[in-house]
Amino acid sequence: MPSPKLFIHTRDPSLASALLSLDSVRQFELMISNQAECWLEQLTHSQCQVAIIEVDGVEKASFLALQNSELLNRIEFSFFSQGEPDTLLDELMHKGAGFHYRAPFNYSLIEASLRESFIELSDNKSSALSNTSNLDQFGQLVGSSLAMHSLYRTIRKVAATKTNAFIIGESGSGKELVANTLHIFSERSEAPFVAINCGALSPELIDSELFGHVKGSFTGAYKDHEGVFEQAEGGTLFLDEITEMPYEHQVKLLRVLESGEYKPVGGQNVKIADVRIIAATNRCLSDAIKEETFREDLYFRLAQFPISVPPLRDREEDASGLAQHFLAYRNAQDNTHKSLSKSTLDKIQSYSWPGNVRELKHTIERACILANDVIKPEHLIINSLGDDDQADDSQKVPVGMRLDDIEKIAITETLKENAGNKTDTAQQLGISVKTLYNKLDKYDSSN
Ligand SMILES: Nc1ncnc2c1ncn2[C@@H]1O[C@H](COP(=O)(O)OP(=O)(O)OP(=O)(O)O)[C@@H](O)[C@H]1O
Repeated sequence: MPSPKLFIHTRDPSLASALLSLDSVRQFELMISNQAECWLEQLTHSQCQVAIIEVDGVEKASFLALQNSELLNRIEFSFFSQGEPDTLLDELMHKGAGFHYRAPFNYSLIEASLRESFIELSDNKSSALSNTSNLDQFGQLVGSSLAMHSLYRTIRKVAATKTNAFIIGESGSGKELVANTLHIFSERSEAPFVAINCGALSPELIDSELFGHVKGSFTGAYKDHEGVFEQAEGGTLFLDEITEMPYEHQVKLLRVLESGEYKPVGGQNVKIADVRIIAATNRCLSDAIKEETFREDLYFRLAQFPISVPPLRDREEDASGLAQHFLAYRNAQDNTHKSLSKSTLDKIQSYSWPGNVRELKHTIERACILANDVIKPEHLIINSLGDDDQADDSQKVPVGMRLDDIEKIAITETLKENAGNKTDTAQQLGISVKTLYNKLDKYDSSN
């Protein structure tokens, strides 16, 4: 990122050398002019954001020209004078041109003020990458860290086999994308990839959802229904949140995995399943097995190849890279040019992201709603960043924010508070688990 630029126009050598000895001045990329007549022209063609002008000796005409110039909007001026009244200069000051220092000059104040400008300009500087993503990609996964590259290699190896796979990782870390990528790289890629959330299945309909039903087999079965095993025929069936499947149904699933056979509800004919199963959970498996919410025999049948998805905090620079990635896509979609300030990127990189990539993605989407141009740290609505703790309610929910954006914030924040537990989240929010899944699916598929 190029350094902010400072234009200096002085004729007094002692003022020039005093200014050039300031640390804050030397931080800038400097452009020095000592030609009385054409300094304004030079400034106009420079890319400087800050200008120091010694007033004495400056032509009145150039101050007049400056009055109506767009330079007043884009440059912060510091005028240095001997203190003689100057109406043209006063007018410039009334227009908000910047600072007017009168002799004798207090250089430590000038130093502090220029340092502040430098920091602000460095921070506000639009990232050159606002419309591009520089992360590597594998299938549906994005990330350049060593941890992600090791995951890519594992996926490639497992994809080439016929084994079932079990994906373990925190909520929002990308388990469904891993499953989908496994499918894309497998020989089944031409056949369907079907994903279901076991936690969202109602216990009464679970058999029908998995194995299908025939017309008239129960009240409400008005027509034949294909279960997910049939829908995924020849392809891949992704059973997300497998540990949330009711215990008694897990044994039925185990039987299908062992024999490859299943029968639709109310049907007579046995069907043979030709699907690869990929299961996933964000729960601690040994706890789930110990608490008898998940069958150990089912685990061994599914986990022919366990795959761990690293949490975002273990992916080096991927957090800030993904932030740029999501922003670039958002910019392309909305035809905008928003960017992330350096301090925002630093905050993103130093935060631990307990809700992982999903949390980061939603945080960037919300920041895009809140920021007009440069996304600053205060646009990141993340409680743990500290800043937000001090924010009052009106700052958290800006006036005019769309209701569905507010709903999205409520859902993602509550999910985070509950460490990804969807049952507790739905209960707290007063909605059904199924509604929660539907809403999360909608958010995940946007952008
Ligand atoms: N590496 C990644 N690159 C790009 N997007 C990602 C990545 N990982 C996750 N995402 C995005 O984050 C969101 C959550 O991903 P996903 O649903 O795969 O997570 P999950 O681990 O399956 O979540 P859950 O445990 O809640 O089921 C999605 O919008 C997904 O597109």
